[in-house]
Amino acid sequence: EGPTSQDIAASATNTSAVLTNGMGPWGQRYSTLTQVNTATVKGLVPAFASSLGGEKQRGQESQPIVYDGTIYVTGSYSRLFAFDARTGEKKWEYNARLTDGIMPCCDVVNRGAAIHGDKIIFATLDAHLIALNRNTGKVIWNKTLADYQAGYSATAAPMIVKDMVIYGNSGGEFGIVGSVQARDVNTGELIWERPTIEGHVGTLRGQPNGMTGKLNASWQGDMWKTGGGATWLGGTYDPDSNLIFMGTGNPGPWNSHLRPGDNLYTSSTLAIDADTGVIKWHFQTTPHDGWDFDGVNEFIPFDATIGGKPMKLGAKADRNGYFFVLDRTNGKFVSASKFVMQTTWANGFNPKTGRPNYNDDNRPGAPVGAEKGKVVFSSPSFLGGKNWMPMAYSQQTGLFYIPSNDWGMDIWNEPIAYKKGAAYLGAGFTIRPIAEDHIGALRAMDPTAGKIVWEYKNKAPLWGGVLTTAGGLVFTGTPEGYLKAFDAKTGQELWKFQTGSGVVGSPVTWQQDGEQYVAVMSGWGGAVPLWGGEVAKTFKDISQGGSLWVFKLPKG
Ligand SMILES: O=C(O)c1cc(C(=O)O)c2c(n1)C(=O)C(=O)c1cc(C(=O)O)[nH]c1-2
Ligand SMILES: [Ca+2]
Repeated sequence: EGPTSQDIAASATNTSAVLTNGMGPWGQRYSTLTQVNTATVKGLVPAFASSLGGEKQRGQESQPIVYDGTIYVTGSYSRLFAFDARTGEKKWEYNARLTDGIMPCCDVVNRGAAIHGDKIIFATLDAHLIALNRNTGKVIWNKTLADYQAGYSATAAPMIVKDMVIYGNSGGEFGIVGSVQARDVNTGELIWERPTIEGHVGTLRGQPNGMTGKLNASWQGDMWKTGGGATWLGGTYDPDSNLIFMGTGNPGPWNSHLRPGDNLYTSSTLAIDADTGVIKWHFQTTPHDGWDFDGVNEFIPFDATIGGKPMKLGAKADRNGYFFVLDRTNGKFVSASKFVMQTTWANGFNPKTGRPNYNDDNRPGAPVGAEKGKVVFSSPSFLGGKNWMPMAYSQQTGLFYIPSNDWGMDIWNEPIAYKKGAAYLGAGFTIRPIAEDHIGALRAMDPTAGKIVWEYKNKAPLWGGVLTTAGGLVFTGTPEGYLKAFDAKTGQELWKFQTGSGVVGSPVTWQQDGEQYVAVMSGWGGAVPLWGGEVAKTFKDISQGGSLWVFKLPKG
């Protein structure tokens, strides 16, 4: 009983449910529903709001899952809630009751759950993966993903592929080793594990380790042993090619002078065979990352014609400020287009090699003895041209809608040595604005031309996901508390609603009893208030919160 792996693989066109993070395995966040459209959206009103309650109100980055009359959302501090999708009444709540020792880098967030059969599955900040009965909230299985005392944690939504739960890890700021695990959805037992740092072998299914050549050729000495590359955002999946696309995070430590080389496979996109865990191709967006450009960002498959040729493509708006288009069948570079005001660290990408044209002066300098190295001003800031918040792709307009930010940072390097469970940066930073009127900018990107078609500027940094619909709309939230709707073609703001706290969740839409619903989590938090420096000071008055808001058009 409940959705099967086949239902989930086909869920992008299922308008009566939201079965995956990203609204379909490709993660396009596109709905074919049209009842709420450019003409009717001004009438959108709340159907209900449901509170997550308690004192644990921090960043609410969850994307709702909707199935058979129930909305499932995760909350800050590793909680999961089931609400009635018609009334908003709480059906049950699960609280993972974390120990004090957890070490998330960037607020106590969670980005959502995965549904399969009778189960609803989510990961916790102490690096556990837990399957609950979706009707009762009772634990079916509970597995340890990794050792939280070594700095591992978990914030991403799991993904279901062929009766497996695919899950990454968090902890790139603590010298952990990134990896992707595939577990049996019914038992939680490990099927394969693919580490993301060259030199680590993992547990692949019926295969040698999948590495070629010298195991850790892109690292020197023992640095690969604590190399980072966390897969902290989870992935997308292409059922046709059976490839899982995973972004990998920053290398450890941030101080790049301690780890000469490209540091594979950090700050990359990996295509992993879902049956075996073998890496089929990789594309590194920031080789030898020295700015925490942490290229974990989602890779979204789409099909388009380029130069007269129909192509199977994928796109990624990277924290480093470039929007990448790759051939998703083989990882070949197609284009990289700047989507932010400034990229001081590189002047574009070489079309032949797909490597950045580095501006060497913009790499923070090596420490001299115990002294910090040369301070540089780099843009984007380490929080990125775009951070974790997912973009959306409209099959109607052919545009990607990118929640981006324009900001820079002073950054410098310091000496550092690895110590289990301690921050492993060897860098310091202060984030600064670079524009008078905005930090956030929702940008519509034409992926074939590499051009921005429209932009909407927002005073505070944008930190929530995007939804687009065949009603010609784009939805996203703001830290100022609004859920907003824009015309997908022009960027004109058509509707907004104040939710009472900052919106850093990802909106979804579905149809129920003949009516189109839109839902989003409200609750300010995430990395910006913690690490935003000067920028965060200007938004210190935003109230905390923890509510699910659900909207529809009035009846009749
Ligand atoms: O390297 C990592 O393992 C890792 C994990 C996470 C996370 O799990 O949330 C973030 C980051 N890095 C990070 O660099 C970052 O800017 C960030 C922002 C957020 C957030 O939820 O607002 N998480 C994370
Ligand atoms: Ca990171």
